[in-house]
Amino acid sequence: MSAIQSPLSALSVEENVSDLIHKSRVLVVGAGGIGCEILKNLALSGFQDIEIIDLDTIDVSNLNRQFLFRKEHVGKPKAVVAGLSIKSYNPDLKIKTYHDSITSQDYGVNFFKKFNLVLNALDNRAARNHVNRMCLAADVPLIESGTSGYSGQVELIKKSVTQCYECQPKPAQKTFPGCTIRNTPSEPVHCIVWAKHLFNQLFGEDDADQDVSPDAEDPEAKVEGEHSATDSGNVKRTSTRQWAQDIKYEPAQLFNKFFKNDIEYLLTMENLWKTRKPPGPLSWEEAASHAGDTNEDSNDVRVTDMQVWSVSKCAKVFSDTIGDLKEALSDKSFLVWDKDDKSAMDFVTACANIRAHIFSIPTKSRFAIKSIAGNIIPAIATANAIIAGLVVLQAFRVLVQEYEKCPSVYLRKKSVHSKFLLAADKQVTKANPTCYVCSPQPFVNVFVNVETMTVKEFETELLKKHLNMVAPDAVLDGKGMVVISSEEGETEANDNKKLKEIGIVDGSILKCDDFLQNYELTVAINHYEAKEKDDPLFKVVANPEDLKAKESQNGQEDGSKSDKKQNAEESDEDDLMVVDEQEDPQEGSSKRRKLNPPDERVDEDDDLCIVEA
Ligand SMILES: Nc1ncnc2c1ncn2[C@@H]1O[C@H](COP(=O)(O)OP(=O)(O)OP(=O)(O)O)[C@@H](O)[C@H]1O
Ligand SMILES: [Zn+2]
Repeated sequence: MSAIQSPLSALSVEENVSDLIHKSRVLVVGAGGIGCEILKNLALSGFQDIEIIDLDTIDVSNLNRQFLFRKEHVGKPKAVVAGLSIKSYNPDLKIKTYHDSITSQDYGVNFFKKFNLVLNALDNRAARNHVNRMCLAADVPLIESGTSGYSGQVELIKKSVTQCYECQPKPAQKTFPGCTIRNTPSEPVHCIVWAKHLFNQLFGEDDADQDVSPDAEDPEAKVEGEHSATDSGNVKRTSTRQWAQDIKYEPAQLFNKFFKNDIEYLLTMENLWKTRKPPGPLSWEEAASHAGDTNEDSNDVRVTDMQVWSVSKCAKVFSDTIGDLKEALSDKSFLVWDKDDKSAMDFVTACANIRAHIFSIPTKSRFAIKSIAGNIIPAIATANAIIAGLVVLQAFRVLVQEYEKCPSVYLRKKSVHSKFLLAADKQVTKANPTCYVCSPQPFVNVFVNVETMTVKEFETELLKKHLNMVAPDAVLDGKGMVVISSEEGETEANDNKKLKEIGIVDGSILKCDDFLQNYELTVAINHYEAKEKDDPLFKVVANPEDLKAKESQNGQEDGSKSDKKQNAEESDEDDLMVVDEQEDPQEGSSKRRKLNPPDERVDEDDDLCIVEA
């Protein structure tokens, strides 16, 4: 077979690669936006043995970009339909599909070992972390990819050659201080977060961190020399749900509590309003007959979605959706908020806008609120296609074990003359020697309050949610005592005990492991007491050097970066180069050059790798 010329001219598929393509078995994890593109590329470039796993079914909103699916497939499993669609390109394709989560215990290390290559096309960190660990354990190369709007990235992960997905800590999701949400919102997003919390208080799973009532503990509200108003404040703090049930979710009463009484209580916290505009309490009667209404009773969802609802429309929607949600709750113990559930989304739109009106914050359309509430960054089909193309080009190199030729590649939005810019690291990034996942002896320092944290919290919040273990076991070093077991019921008696009560104290060492992930981690316990109200429940520090860096950083003036960080940023940029380029239709030439620093890039078109959108 003659060489296949790749879209990016640097790479051509030679005879031996094409042979390997035919023989290799590939696993694609996720059949969404990027997954569909990857699957099409695999099928068309000659791969013959493909397995696909996806836990989801096809939603109508997927059809605009997940082109392996059609209208008649809505509701069917993505993996199955994607498999059937690519088989139509090539009936000789051997396809196996799984409508399941890759984190299920059914897909252990032996499952992963069957593959020559794993390609991730996921949309969440937890699943990515898990596949990362499984591929390290099975020593199978993994190509990780993702897009966010116009940006994207492709990264090879190969044990002992490159860094792993968890080598560098990822930034935490943006959160807002509780006092801002409960007492002093100043932006629409604060009202939207509050409205989602209100949904959960009334209909969702109980979560003490999502209280919506005024927070009398707010340090800003305290008058000097006065003790906190803990008892008198926090109106109906503990039993919002119970109270709502007692009054049979009567809309006017609920409305008056959240939008009138609680706001009146906030006004008594005078310190808060010395430099801010005070909120204006709103009663049910006032809202229902609020002036300034327009004719909004359109049934066309395109109209109601883009309109900014008036106060009286919000009050009506509040009342209607409470009825619907109450009914939905009748045969369940709680509801889960979902942006695509009409009543849940309408409820949040109405409540967020009423609160915004009360605090003189601009109100927003349902469409705008949905994208903020659902953390939606629009998916760009072209970005997915570019990234999926790069994934398969990297796959060719991986098959011939040219790992060193697979540095990470980035897609960025270029604003002036072209839509996209491709750049790559100069070389593959080596593993972080203190990574708590891929280093030879994974180790982590954990800072927890051993007097207040329970064993169950340690297991759920720290080992599972933060350190991403699926079914952890933990043994107290030195004593050999099993404190957490993945065997059901074996250590249940420990669940509600504080760490200290079972001998986990400052200086203790826990040997934790996850059998499924074939992952062992030594955890050093440090006793830590949160000082500020918004301090985290615990801290995890993989590299003891990070602690030193923080200490010296504390000595610096506010806002200054540590030298270490600045150097890192500079050298990051230095490491960037243009991957390759196609002919610019205007320039008609093809060059390969090092990329200039970001600020200089904008006007230098001939330095860019342009991909037509
Ligand atoms: N643990 C998992 N196991 C298997 N598949 C997963 C897992 N987690 C996520 N996925 C799948 O990864 C895919 C990611 O695709 P994508 O980012 O396009 O998301 P989407 O859900 O299709 O679209 P959107 O979120 O924009 O509505 C989804 O199809 C999702 O079902
Ligand atoms: Zn690592």
